[in-house]
Amino acid sequence: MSEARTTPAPSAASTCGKVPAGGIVELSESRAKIDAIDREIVRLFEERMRVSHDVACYKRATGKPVLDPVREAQKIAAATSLADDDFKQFIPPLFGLIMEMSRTYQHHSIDGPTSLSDFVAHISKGATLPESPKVACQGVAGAYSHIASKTLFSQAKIEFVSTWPEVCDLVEQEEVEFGVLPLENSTAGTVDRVYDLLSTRGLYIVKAVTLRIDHNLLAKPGCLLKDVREVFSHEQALRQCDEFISSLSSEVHATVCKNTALAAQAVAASERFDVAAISSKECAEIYGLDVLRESVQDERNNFTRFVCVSNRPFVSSDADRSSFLLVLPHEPGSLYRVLSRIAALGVNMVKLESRPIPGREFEFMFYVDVESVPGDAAFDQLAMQIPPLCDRCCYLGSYAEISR
Ligand SMILES: C=C(O[C@@H]1C=C(C(=O)O)C=C[C@H]1O)C(=O)O
Repeated sequence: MSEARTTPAPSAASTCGKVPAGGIVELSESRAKIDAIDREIVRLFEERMRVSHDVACYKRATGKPVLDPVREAQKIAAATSLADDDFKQFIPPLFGLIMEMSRTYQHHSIDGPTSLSDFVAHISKGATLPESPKVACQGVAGAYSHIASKTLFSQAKIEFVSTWPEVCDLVEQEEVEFGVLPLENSTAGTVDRVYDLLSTRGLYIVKAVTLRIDHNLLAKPGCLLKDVREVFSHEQALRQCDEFISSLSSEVHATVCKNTALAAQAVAASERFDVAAISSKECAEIYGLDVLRESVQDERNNFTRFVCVSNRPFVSSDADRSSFLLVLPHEPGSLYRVLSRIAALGVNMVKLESRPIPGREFEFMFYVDVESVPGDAAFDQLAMQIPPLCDRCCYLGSYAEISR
């Protein structure tokens, strides 16, 4: 090491790590060494992957499975024992990743593209959604799902049904082109039942809209706030207005209705003058009610995200987000492996939520949204790389998100 390329070592008092005996090495010099080492790593990695391909051919010919956990455990132990004590801890994750990539490569050679990558390759892209489709939504006129449907399609022909499964039935039977369902609320969280419906019915999200939910207390003209003794609404809306309801008289009773619009309808139809509904302003107009108090939800910023679903994937030209439901093997590192692939492809993840798998103790499924869509090179890689890492990989569609 020449004098010219080294900087004198700072005094012991100002250093925090071990300084090389010859003084601090110039950054450019270290980086040149790292570059040379990395070239070797890439060459050896490629060589290893080619041998792995030979193993895949052998396995295909003999019907052996790709994964050999005993061999992998032996490899990790052997490689760890080769390393200096300082570096032993890094060997298992490093070789875990190398062998996992080796398996992914073997799967490509044996199985060809995953069914997901094959599937997304055939989705038609660049399409625009029709302007006046038939749309199914749960509730009655004025319900938030209705407002969401009108926001998504200005001239939609709306078909009202009473439950979310009925929305899906109509979409499946092609009675309507689209269905509108609530997927998550900023205070109450994700609506698991809707995710279940999407994945079991084979429906795809084709567009999404986030609405600010402003709850209002509605009553018949002439009714005063101090007279209210019973408040009708959907259970989630009642929960979101809990503090407000408690601030009314202690005699006020909350009554659960199927949805907020039905609550307004019930108040309008009632003979009583001591009942009120928590509902949208649209409902005040539709059912001839007065707004006794505006914005009565406890949380000022209350948003619900609605999705528009179809029985076939439909990737519009402005689509920028894709959703998945993943069930991963119940073993260390399974989520990490998925996340590391997403990160390595430079894809931004915009949602990651876990939820227990019903009937399987402490096992979880994951809702994952990414900012990538079919046709992006990174998405096509994800479609190839993610399914082999999962027990179940359910693609829920790619779409544009609008907000109002
Ligand atoms: C390459 C093989 O296939 C898989 C990958 C391994 C690796 O990359 O070292 C080890 C075991 C298998 O899970 C093999 O069976 O040797």
